[in-house]
Amino acid sequence: MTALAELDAVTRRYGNLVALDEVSLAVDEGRILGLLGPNGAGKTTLLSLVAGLIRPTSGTVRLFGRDPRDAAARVGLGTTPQETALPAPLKVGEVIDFVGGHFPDRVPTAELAAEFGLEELLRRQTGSLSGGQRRRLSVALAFVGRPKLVLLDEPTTGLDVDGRHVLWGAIRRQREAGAAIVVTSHYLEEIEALAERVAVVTGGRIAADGELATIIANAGTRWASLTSAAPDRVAALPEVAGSRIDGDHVELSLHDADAFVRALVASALPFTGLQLRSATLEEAFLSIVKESAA
Ligand SMILES: Nc1ncnc2c1ncn2[C@@H]1O[C@H](COP(=O)(O)OP(=O)(O)OP(=O)(O)O)[C@@H](O)[C@H]1O
Repeated sequence: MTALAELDAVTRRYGNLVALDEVSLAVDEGRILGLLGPNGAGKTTLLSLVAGLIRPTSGTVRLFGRDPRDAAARVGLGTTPQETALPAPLKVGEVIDFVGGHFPDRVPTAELAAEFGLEELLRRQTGSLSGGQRRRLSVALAFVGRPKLVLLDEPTTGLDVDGRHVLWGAIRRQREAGAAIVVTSHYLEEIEALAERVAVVTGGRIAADGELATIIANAGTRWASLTSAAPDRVAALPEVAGSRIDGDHVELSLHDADAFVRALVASALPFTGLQLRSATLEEAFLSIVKESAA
């Protein structure tokens, strides 16, 4: 697979502060990469390097095989403008036309507006838009030039549930049309819904990088809940890592779910309503962050 963007041993300092520390990462064609990390982990710094807004202190950044500070390299790149940079007196349709005018092959305004639920707003001045509407316009603008790679930094922060789902639908369709997307979000369910690959950044380093399913599976923990007349004895079975007992209801975290089920059946303890579930991305994320801090 060809890497659209590549960081090789990239360090970025702000004065004495090391925001990124020897980070290597490749962004592949036509996929959605979710970039996760606690506040201040270095996600925006990483995206700014790929977008050519800042230079690495050391290491190399490549965008479509070139230096991202070279304007020609950025033709195939879509980014969301800072919302404060939207010119307030211009109408939504005019802003889309203005930004689209910078690209050789652009999505027609009406088509882009329909895709991002902006049809009713085309004649409104951007200064009069609500925060959520402004956010939708910003994300739409990232796609106006039919980019091969799009960087979305917290695209749905502040959006209501409906607005979030409109954007998720649009982002997925853009990916199906061939765009690769890097998205950061503090909404773990957003990354779980959109991303195929996940990279976790903590303290300026990549703490985990892999397929979404693998990242979750590697978190290891699985969960069981059941009802039993002998809750304490169930909680003392092998493979139980932790338990919460409420009357006859038992919630368990497990090392090995299959071995636990075998032990439960072999124990002949009474139980009903056994349910097993995997870790969520949120649980996997918290355990990766905790481990990397340790
Ligand atoms: N222009 C700057 N000058 C000085 N320090 C900066 C600058 N930009 C970022 N930093 C610092 O670099 C570190 C990484 O910041 P960055 O914005 O990349 O993190 P982030 O993962 O995007 O965080 P968040 O989730 O809070 O948006 C932080 O400690 C931040 O304070």
